[in-house]
Amino acid sequence: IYKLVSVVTEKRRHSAHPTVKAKELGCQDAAFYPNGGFLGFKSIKEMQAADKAKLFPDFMIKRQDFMSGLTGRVCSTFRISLLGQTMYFTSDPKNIQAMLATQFADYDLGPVRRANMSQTLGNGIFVQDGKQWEHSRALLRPSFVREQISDLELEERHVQNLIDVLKPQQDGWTAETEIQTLFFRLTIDSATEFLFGESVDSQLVEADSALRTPGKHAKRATDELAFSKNFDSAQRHMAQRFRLGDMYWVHNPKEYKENNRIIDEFVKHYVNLALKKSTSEKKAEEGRHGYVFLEALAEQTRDPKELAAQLLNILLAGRDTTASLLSWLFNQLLRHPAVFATLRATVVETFGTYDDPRDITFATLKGCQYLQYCLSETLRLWTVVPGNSRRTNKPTTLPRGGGPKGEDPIYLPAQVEVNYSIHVMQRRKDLWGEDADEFKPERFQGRRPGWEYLPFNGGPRICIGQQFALTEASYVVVRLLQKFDRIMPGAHELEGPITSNLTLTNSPGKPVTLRLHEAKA
Ligand code: HEM
Repeated sequence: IYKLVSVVTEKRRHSAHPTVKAKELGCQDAAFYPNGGFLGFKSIKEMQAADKAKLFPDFMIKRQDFMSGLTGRVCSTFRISLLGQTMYFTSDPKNIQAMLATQFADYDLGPVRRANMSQTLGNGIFVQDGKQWEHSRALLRPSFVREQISDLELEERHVQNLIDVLKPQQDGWTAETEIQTLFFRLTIDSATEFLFGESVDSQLVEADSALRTPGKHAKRATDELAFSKNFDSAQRHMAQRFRLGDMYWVHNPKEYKENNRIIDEFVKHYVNLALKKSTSEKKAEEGRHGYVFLEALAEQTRDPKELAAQLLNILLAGRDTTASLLSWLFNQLLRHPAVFATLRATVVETFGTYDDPRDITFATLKGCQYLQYCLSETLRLWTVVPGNSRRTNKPTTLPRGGGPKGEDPIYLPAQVEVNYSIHVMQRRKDLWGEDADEFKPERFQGRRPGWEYLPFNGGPRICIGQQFALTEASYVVVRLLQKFDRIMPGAHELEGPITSNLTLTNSPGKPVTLRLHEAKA
């Protein structure tokens, strides 16, 4: 009883006298971003302009630089006012660590993110908190143990389909190709096989149409095309809703509703298939393919709504992220020929040639240091999830960023949104050195990054698919670099600044146009 009374009294004191509590804790508020204009409309315009120019990640850096100029120090945590809502921005590793790990219990994804995203994603892991999230995490975890995620035979089939499209001409070079488009097809093909037990085989549509047959892949591929288009569009709308903070609901166009309807139909089809399948059918099919995520999930829950939501959440995580990482890597290799040459030499030395490959396994891919440095450096400079947020679920603190020197803790009441940017943090010169903006894979040699490097998030909600993604990306790079020994940018690839196609995840703004030269056998 004593404990209960003291908790209640403390809670009341806390909410009734935030300034008293803040003083007790030695808190001071963070610097205020002054360019928001009336009710923050100018901020919204700034963000929309940055989105339109495909330079949103750059905009976040410029805004922080502006605050640093204003305060005369690295100002990595500040306050913003948006449509009457006060929110915070941070790129301080200590604050991010607090939200994701040391003060995890005080921060949620929150009701606004949930309401915003669940229209598309249903009640899946990317919108859940508390007990619901614990349930989902436990449900999904068995699918990501090492045996499940290192099915390289599955990956090889889809890489073969990719390489079939990359036909060299007489001079040994492929035609100019948008490799990003191909990477997105590759990852949806492998993800759907892993998830549904049946690939949508989007890479085979061209083969079908070349044969002028009513291709057996045509129906599935048309469905996939519609799904992909609508899924991309829905993510763009969700990102636009995020920019409006708590007023996200103002943006709800017809197109977004239609996107959600089509996505829903696509996923429902696979859920119904999995639910219909009897155990005996599944047994008979064993051997046709290996582990199937959806079937394993259907053993645990028969609720079609839950299955659809979990599936869609994993599809979002599995398709766009790995394809974006591969696209950014090739975007950088085109701009750094010396890195390409070292990476190719390393690949051939470690794993042999394309026709005579040796010992490509989960462990050897992970142990290939230069390859891992290249992926790590890509995820540092062009991280796939550049911006994210958390929301306080009770009065709490951020450990740093308050007061004139930015060294005091900041007091936050319940239901305050804190945006954080890994993109900004991973390019900070005070954390990464003066060459922070340069692509230098060797910087990871002997470096054990801490909270200043967080492409996969940290703490209890660390990315569940990290090893899956890195294995898949590593395998694709190895096979491609065994096959091709030179790389050349497309005619307009290097023009202008590098832009970002940022929705929930971030891929290059231009589709990475290149030509590849086939290695002699
Ligand atoms: C380069 C590839 C990837 C990157 C950079 C990445 C990054 C991230 C990040 C930053 C989060 C935290 C999101 C948040 O808390 O708001 C996350 C969560 C998650 N990721 Fe990944 N991811 C990648 C690939 C994958 C793949 C391939 C899968 C599964 C097939 C996956 C499954 C998940 C899941 C289920 C969560 C939610 C974890 C939770 O909330 O407990 N990810 N990922």
